[in-house]
Amino acid sequence: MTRVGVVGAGMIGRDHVRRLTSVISRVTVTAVADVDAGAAALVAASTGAAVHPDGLAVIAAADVDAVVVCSWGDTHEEYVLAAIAAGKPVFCEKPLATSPQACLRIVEAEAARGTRLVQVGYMRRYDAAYRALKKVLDSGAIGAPLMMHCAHRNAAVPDFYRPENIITDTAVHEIDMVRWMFGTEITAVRVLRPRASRNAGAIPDPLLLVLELANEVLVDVEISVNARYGYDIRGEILGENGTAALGDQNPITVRRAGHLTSPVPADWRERFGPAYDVELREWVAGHMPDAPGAWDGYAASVVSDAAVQSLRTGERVPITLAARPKLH
Ligand SMILES: NC(=O)c1ccc[n+]([C@@H]2O[C@H](COP(=O)([O-])OP(=O)(O)OC[C@H]3O[C@@H](n4cnc5c(N)ncnc54)[C@H](O)[C@@H]3O)[C@@H](O)[C@H]2O)c1
Ligand SMILES: O[C@H]1[C@H](O)[C@@H](O)[C@H](O)[C@@H](O)[C@H]1O
Repeated sequence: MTRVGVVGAGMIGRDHVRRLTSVISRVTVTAVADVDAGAAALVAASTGAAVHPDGLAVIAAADVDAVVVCSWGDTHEEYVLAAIAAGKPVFCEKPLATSPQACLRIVEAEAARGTRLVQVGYMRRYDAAYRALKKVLDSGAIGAPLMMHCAHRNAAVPDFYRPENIITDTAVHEIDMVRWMFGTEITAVRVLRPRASRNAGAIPDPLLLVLELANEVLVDVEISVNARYGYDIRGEILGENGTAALGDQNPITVRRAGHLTSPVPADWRERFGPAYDVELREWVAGHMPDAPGAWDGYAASVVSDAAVQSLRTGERVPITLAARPKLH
């Protein structure tokens, strides 16, 4: 039985607690902390977990074997470093931390400890459709990849969203996915601004990211965070001999009165629910070879930072990563 402590019991924290306790076997949630006492109390009531005064107390608790961090991004570094210092595996929701420097401190702390302890919540690596796409790509069936076209549309986003959040909270998923899909690093990024949507208020929405990869593949990513009609995730790879695209995720289509209709997911919980299940199941089972680790969290942060810079200047920004420690 793995005894898990949870730091941050908001929307995704509670969703992960539900899957740890009702979807995944041999896990118990024994400790929780949230700066919002009501949120922690909800988890305590549903699991019997002890409420601790803060995240550090959860990590230090004797009945906690592993830690799940789902608090706000700017608190992640402190908790992930504390978990590494305690030698406890830690699953940290994205982003790993809010600056490349902070992510690098985590990479270095883990390397100094000499064991892989960190997994970052980039759940697309666990999604059946993305995994199937990668399998086709790796099989060589469509030939050498040349380009990938992606779209990431949210129906709406929370009020706290500023222009940079479109990159650091939303596009960061494609940034990680692309590194994993092609098994190579992103070497430069440019962010273009099309005509702004009137649904978007003060933020520049949509955006178009152009990612250059070390293998010369080009990836374009449309990010729309006020698409209104639903949550829509797309991806298509153009290879020398064919194309492969994420399939339609719909369980049903209806033909009626001269029309063909199918539902669009409302949000990421509906679209990626099964992927989160696999992600946490594999985390509990032990670190998998291509699980997103601290290095991936760092690399995604460097690319996000460069994209935010490009969003401000309109310039193409080249990307340089630190030396990769042997452990990673
Ligand atoms: N992988 C995904 O698809 C995905 C989806 C949603 C959210 N997230 C990430 O998960 C994290 C949480 O997002 P959310 O949507 O659940 O936000 P949320 O605001 O609903 O929940 C965050 C919770 O953390 C608590 N908190 C903040 N600081 C804390 C601290 N220092 N100690 C303890 N608790 C603290 C807040 O009180 C809140 O209850 C973010 O990093 C977000 O980017 C990832
Ligand atoms: O925090 C959420 C989450 O990461 C979703 O997967 C993403 O689509 C949203 O844009 C973001 O706001």
